[in-house]
Amino acid sequence: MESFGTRLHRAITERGPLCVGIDPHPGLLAQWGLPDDVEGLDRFSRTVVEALGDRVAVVKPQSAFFERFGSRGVAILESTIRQLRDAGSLVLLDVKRGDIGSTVSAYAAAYLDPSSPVYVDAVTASPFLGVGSLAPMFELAAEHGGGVFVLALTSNPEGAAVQRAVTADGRTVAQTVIDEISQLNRGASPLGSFGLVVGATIGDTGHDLSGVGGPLLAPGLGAQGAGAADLRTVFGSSLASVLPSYSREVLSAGPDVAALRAAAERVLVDCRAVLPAR
Ligand SMILES: O=c1ccn([C@@H]2O[C@H](COP(=O)(O)O)[C@@H](O)[C@H]2O)c(=O)[nH]1
Repeated sequence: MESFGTRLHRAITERGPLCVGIDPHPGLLAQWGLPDDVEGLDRFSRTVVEALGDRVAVVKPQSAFFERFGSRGVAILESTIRQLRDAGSLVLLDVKRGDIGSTVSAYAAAYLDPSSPVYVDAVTASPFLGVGSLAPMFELAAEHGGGVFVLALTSNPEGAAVQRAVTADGRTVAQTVIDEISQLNRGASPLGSFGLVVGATIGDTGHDLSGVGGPLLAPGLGAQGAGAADLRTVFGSSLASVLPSYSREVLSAGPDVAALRAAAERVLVDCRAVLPAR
């Protein structure tokens, strides 16, 4: 079975280095002329799939916006995941899970076991209970060709106080996460299956990302204020591993399908101008 890293590398080569989020904010639903209910959620998600599912490398549904409608919202998330898979994009579910290991096993079964209704290509995970507590996710991902993106240096200003705190051995908390994920990717080629989330908003923090060997998901572009040029400052010599991620910047061009495609194309051109050719 092909690893997630191999599949992601191919998707980026064929479609370009871009992840677009499906974040149906109430304000976006209103802007698109849709009701703030499950019907609006369904129409919003179907439109994004129609516009981008056959051309963007990775689509990242934000689970929170589906969960807020309860079981009917989760049913739409399931259907959106199926539609994205049929359209050919990789699905990264932004769900930021983390817990003690025995519970992480259940999260792993939910998202990374192909028999689950919410099975996806990759998930985001929180290392606050220790990177080691996420081992069941890493194991199931490796078994079934899935991926896990672990939060390291997030795009929000509040993250720094925790993530840049210095541990007993002198490394920051974030650097310990970076180093543990680097170990997991050792020997993987062309790309490891275990990624990190590093916000495009954070500037030059001095963290060493050079040995990660996996994808570096970069949210914070567009609506949160970072631009493609900021990727140079944040990622330096690790730019070749960056997967830029945009949600509102692209979604606010909808509901017109052609306009959504043009917005995705525009941000992809911006990113290609900064990232090395892949
Ligand atoms: O550090 C992080 C981690 C995750 N996110 C998520 O990405 C999108 C960003 O949406 P925009 O509309 O492009 O701002 C959203 O789903 C966040 O939950 C992040 O922003 N920063």
